[in-house]
Amino acid sequence: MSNTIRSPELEISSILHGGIHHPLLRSWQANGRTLTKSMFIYPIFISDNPDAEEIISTLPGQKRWGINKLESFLGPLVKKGLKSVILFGVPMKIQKDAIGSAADSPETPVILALQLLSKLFPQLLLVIDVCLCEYTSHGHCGILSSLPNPTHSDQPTIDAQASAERVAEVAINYAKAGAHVVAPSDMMDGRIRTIKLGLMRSGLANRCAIMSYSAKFASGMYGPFRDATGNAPMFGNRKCYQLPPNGRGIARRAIRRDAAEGADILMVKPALPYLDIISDCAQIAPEYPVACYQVSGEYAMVVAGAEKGIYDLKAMAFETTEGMVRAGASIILSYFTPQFLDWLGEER
Ligand SMILES: NCc1[nH]cc(CCC(=O)O)c1CC(=O)O
Ligand SMILES: [Zn+2]
Ligand SMILES: [Zn+2]
Repeated sequence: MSNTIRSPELEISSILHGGIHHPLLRSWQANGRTLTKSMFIYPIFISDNPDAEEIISTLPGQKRWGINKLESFLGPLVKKGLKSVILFGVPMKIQKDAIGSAADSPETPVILALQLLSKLFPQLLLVIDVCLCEYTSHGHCGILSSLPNPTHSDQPTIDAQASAERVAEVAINYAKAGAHVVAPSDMMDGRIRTIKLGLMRSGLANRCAIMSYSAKFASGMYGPFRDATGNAPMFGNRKCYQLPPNGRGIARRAIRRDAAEGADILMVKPALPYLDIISDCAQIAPEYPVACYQVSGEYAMVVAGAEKGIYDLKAMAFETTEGMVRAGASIILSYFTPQFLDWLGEER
């Protein structure tokens, strides 16, 4: 018996180890779908207390920032390669009302932040979340109809047209204040088209993109965000306008619809439990950049497990995020962005 052929029973196609024995060989297995700093958008909470730097207990490591703190907070991150932020308003002092008037009042913190950040960091891509829930007295993402909900008396009925029009008005005011990208998370029917037409009529369509939260599910993973922003609904829930977690088909319809209505970028949210939807999105709309949002609860879950010693934080942050990229995302909204700016600058 010859020693040169040690495993004649193995087929040539059985051999995988040869392709992964060196770090560079392993990195090539990504087929170019590899994480880079420019994929990340960092979510930032903007307080209406200008000097705020407040810890958010359920969102470890993240804070509510006053606009006076933004330069010293973001400056070092921009130096490390931060390319984009998404802003969320956290109004503590303002008057909330039925239509969320404070969302785009001239002194609302996100408008001040957009104006300031455009001056401080002209290269930074400014994305802004567009929704009413932080500013409405009822805490819902749209405008409510006076009609009772036909199936659940404890649930709201949405006035779809009034909602889309109000959301578009807010989006256009954010674009005027310097947003490069408006990202409607309200999930009202028809809002992408209404926003796009509004941008066109205002002469803003060629300098403001729409990143649609196209497939946003009614998830249990928004809890820390709701603590951070105080946007929990006063009654009922968001199941009449956010997608049901079992709904792969309606998610595909939502993606197609938002593309047809004028979205420039399509988003799936949350990310980790919805990798199939990310993959669907990349296949349904291959002409569009696909974004996904690793939401507050996913982030808190990864951090909590690491704190319990279940796994290594960095390894798990990479593994979860690489899953999203593998599924088809090329843009990641992540609370891990500051760490990735360090990690992706290191030798791995
Ligand atoms: N329109 C509100 C909004 N915009 C972004 C998030 C979630 C982000 C996160 O959990 O990190 C939510 C939560 C919600 O629907 O209550
Ligand atoms: Zn909302
Ligand atoms: Zn309902």
